[in-house]
Amino acid sequence: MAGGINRSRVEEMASSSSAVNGDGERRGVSRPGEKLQGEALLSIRGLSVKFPTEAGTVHAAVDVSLDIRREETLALVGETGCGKSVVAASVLQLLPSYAEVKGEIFFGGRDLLGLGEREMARVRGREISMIFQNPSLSLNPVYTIGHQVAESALIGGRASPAGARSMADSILSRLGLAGRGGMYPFQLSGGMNQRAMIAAAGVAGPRLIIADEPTKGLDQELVWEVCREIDIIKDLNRSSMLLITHDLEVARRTADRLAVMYAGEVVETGPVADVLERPRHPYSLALLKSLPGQGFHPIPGSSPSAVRRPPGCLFHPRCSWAEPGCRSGPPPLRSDGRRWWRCWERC
Ligand SMILES: Nc1ncnc2c1ncn2[C@@H]1O[C@H](COP(=O)(O)OP(=O)(O)OP(=O)(O)O)[C@@H](O)[C@H]1O
Ligand code: NI
Repeated sequence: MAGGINRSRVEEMASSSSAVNGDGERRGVSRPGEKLQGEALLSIRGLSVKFPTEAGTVHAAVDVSLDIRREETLALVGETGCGKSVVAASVLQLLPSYAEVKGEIFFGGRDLLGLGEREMARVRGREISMIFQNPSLSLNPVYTIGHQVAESALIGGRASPAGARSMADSILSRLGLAGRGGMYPFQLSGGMNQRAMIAAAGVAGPRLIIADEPTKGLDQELVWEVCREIDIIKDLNRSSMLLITHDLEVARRTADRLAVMYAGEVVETGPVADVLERPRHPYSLALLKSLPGQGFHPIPGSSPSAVRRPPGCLFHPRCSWAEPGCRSGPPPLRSDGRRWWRCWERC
């Protein structure tokens, strides 16, 4: 078994008997100009994902580099199709077999892209868990929620069946579902099922939680409820989180740092308040201005095709600061010490 799993507080609460493991993380290699404060739990370096299709090669992720430190939440934002889910699927090796993947994804010192399916199966659920958008797709209608959360604890591999049941009870009550473990999904409200799914993602003490659009399509009230619930399991386990969202307000309230993707590339990354208050990249600024609360100025034009990409800066056809030089080649990486962005001109 790979080392480095921290004993979770959920497990402590349920007084299971497993041993505390050591901690074998390596310091992430920082991007030029990017200062890493604290160690990275996850370091993605130069990730590129291509899909050969009949229409041509889809460039879904292009030279993506990101770090997530311990206990940190990184929000990944950007328009539909920009590559957010492909990055998440790369971390868990859930891409289809025909995907062409290059780069490195260091997690606790190991390059996940070098792991075989058996090793990866041990990472999924146990060290990295995933929260999806729709509980009805993640929960099985024929089992009680208590059973399903306990199953997730067993997949975690650090509990006996009795221990798993008590871990499930404890996390369900922490999420306001005390005494409901014996109920089936159809007996519970949508919000309660969402909580059961979040409990299942948190019960095995993951070091990293990946949440892909967990609040998409929910009423505003439920959005904040889900954010609070995710925070509860994150705090219980002292996990890090990769949060994929369209909702910049969810990112502002939940994340420590923000990465903005455009057409497969990360164009800006930095502390969430800095990026949202003083965006450096013209696309980050345009994205903010397109929000209803910020004047609702839609970004002119549309994202480039993932197959036929424009020369130079990918955003130049839609950028109000674009100059002829922006077509000349990929923009340089700029940094002010706290964050970095890719742009020819604007600072
Ligand atoms: N299996 C696949 N085969 C071919 N192309 C794919 C495949 N999966 C994703 N893509 C393409 O890769 C690009 C990135 O897709 P991805 O799902 O990561 O976007 P996203 O940012 O998560 O979008 P959304 O916000 O709509 O979920 C898109 O152009 C998409 O069409
Ligand atoms: Ni997606």
